[in-house]
Amino acid sequence: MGSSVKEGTSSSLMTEFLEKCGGYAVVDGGFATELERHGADIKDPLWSAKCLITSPHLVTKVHLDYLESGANIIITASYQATIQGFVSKGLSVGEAESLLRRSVELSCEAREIFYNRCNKGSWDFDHAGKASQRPVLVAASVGSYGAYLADGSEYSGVYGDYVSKESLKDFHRRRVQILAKSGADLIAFETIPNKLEAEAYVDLLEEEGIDIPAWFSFISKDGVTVPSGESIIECVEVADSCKKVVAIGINCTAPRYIHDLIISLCQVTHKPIIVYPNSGEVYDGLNKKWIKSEEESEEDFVSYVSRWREEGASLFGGCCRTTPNTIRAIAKVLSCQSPAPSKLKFW
Ligand SMILES: C[S+](C)CC[C@H](N)C(=O)O
Ligand SMILES: N[C@@H](CCS)C(=O)O
Ligand SMILES: [Zn+2]
Repeated sequence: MGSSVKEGTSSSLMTEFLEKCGGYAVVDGGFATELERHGADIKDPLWSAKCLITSPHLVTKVHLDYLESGANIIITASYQATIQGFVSKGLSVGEAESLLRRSVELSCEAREIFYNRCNKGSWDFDHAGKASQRPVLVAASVGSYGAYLADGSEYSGVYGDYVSKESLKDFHRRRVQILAKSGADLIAFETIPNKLEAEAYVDLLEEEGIDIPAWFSFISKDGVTVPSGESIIECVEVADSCKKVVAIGINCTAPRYIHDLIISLCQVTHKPIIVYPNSGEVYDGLNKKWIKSEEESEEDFVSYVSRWREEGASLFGGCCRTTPNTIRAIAKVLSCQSPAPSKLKFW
């Protein structure tokens, strides 16, 4: 897609993209945990962003694996890549900014490699059976301030009284400016754990004149609220108020909560809904370990996908501990479901 997508307005980017994809799109899966599955040691304050320094080839490989599995959107390795985090590792501000740009370049290069492979024979087929190049967007990840804290604060959403909307804006400003000019198609504000951070992102998009669109994706531990305890509905209202936001959704949340969350989201937004849950395992932020869930398996996750689509979601992927196999299975379930169910909306 690349530059052709950017010619439209923010709101048409997602509409046109979903139309080209056949009404729904497949997002990639867990990125950091996939790097880890391939042997990367990310038990570090930079988490997955450490690989931008130590193993960029692995970053490209994971992007390619997801593209080969059917992804229409790949999310960059910048989730925990912050200027503040790189500087505390001894890098200069200039080096930190280059690494942010590099995260987007690596995704764009993977897309290029994938397209070249497609041109050598492996074409996708659209719903009319016509050979076509699969639309692929690069989404520049922005993890929350809680991600930078590197202790699993995404799952508490509590930053303390000393963190204000203005300090959050100051924390994120330069990274958002850089990612917006990096060649990414859109910005993915991911794993948002409270309303204040959503408000800070909306202000930044407006005040900084960010000229690529964004999605806002919240986290929930109970299907009703974000980790701070605020209702998901209040948070989605904040995202919905911003014209630059072209999709709203939920990520890094147990699959069993997604159905009810989609119903809540539909009450407050007509924007496309994106869901990319985690495997249902629980994160131990202090030891940076995942604790197995008795309650959910990969089969359960994939069996939910049709219901999520019927309820009105139109972008589907996975977050932590999901793999290319999960994404391949999601793509397969969705491709068996055409045409789109009547509840699916285009905006
Ligand atoms: C969504 S959590 C699994 C991300 C990792 C966390 N910020 C950490 O550094 O431990
Ligand atoms: N895009 C990030 C989200 C972490 S919650 C990743 O998959 O690593
Ligand atoms: Zn996650």
